[in-house]
Amino acid sequence: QRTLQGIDGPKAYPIIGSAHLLLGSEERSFSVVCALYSKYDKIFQIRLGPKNFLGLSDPDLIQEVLHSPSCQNKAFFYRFLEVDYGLISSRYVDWKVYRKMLNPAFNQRILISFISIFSRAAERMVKRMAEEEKQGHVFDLLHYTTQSTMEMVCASSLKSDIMDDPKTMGICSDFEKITSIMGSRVLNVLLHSDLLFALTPRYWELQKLTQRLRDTFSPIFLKRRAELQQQRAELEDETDDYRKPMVFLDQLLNMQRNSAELSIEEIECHLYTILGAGTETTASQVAYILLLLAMHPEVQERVWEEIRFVYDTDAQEITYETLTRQLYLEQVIKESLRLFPVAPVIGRETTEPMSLGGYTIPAGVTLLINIFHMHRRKDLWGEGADSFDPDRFDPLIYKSQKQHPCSFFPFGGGPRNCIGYRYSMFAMKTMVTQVLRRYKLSTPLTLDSTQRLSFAVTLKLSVGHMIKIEPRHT
Ligand code: HEM
Repeated sequence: QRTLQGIDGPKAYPIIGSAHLLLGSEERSFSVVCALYSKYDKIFQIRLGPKNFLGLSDPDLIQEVLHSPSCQNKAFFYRFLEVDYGLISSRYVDWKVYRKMLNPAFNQRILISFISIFSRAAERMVKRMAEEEKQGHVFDLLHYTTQSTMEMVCASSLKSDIMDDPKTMGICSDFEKITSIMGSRVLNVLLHSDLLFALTPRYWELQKLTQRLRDTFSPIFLKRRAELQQQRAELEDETDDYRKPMVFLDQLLNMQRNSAELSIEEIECHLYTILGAGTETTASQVAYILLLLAMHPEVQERVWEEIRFVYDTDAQEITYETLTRQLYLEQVIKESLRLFPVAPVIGRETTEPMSLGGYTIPAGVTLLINIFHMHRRKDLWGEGADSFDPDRFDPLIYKSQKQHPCSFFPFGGGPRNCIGYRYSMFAMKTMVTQVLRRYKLSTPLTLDSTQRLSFAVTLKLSVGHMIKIEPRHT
């Protein structure tokens, strides 16, 4: 067995290691990181300040890491998200308890009950876009998809009629700023130190925003807890209507651990995690999907034909049954997730020494997995890896090619995969369907012009998701 010292990597200098490579814009840092994954076969080592990182670019090694009990703790930078007890960043021992408790909150029946919320929020988004249609100019979609997924996730997490409360919805947009500040710490080695970060204006901005969020949401939690307690005291049976959304807050308030209710702090942590993990990811992914459709009119036409086939009229309600019949749209979404996985880099930390690819890796090493890089590798996806071809995901073709599980894993893998995977698939299908029912999309951008990407927790497109819409006449 070889040791860590034997693993190749870029030259490291005293104190800074290779941190100089990541100086400059976030865009530049992301392209440097991706170039390292292309340069080194299977595994490489990089030291940034005092921290040692291992980059993995081999599908078998990644598969091993995602499933090994020796590395189920998250990398140190997840702590920047400041939700220590939420699923995303909690320690493996705590996570096991939380995930078991929360899995039922994402079961099929509950997700189906959310479809009416998704549909309503998407319809509101389409109406807001009408202004852009009138102007007839090119605009950035992300602004619209972000507000819409905020509405969806807030309505399915807190209370289903929250969209009618402009004050609460206003505060939801603070979330965008919060995640952007947290994300900016990841690639900036200097800001890894809590002490240095606390000296920056961003830290104070973050404190202000999180306090405002708490001040708005805490009364909702407390009020709802009192209501549920009262209902239980009155032994009032909830109507068992499967169409009634069962919001996450109610489920968390009803959960028991060792026969005790969860504390308000724990509930807050779980809800903020769901809000944080669910909004920006889904919003950016839908923006990428719609942009790709705008770039590829023939694919857009096929999605539109499928909509016409599945829905008898323009006004027909979107339901679980209609969404599951939109199979080509599902291929389009998967291909968009392949080219632009919005959670492009994930990290784990070894909790005990482990053997990996013929090396002995000590405890406490950060392992970096670059999903974006794996999704674009030519040896896994062929010479056309960078092109948009939803037919790759035609179930017959995909199955026959026997793709490695780690050649396509936009929702992560192993036990700590994305709990919101099916939630987001329903939400994304609903949003794309509502937009295409009403508008035809075009864009001045081409796939070549989308190479300038960066990473601040989610994958950012420097040129923006610029599209133009015109009404679709049926
Ligand atoms: C396109 C949309 C989405 C993508 C691409 C995505 C991607 C991911 C990925 C890659 C992970 C694994 C992170 C890691 O290994 O460190 C993850 C975890 C997670 N995601 Fe998502 N996600 C999406 C939407 C959502 C939604 C809508 C929700 C909630 C409503 C959600 C909640 C979570 C949570 C709670 C975790 C942590 C799971 C755990 O550790 O048990 N995600 N997501």
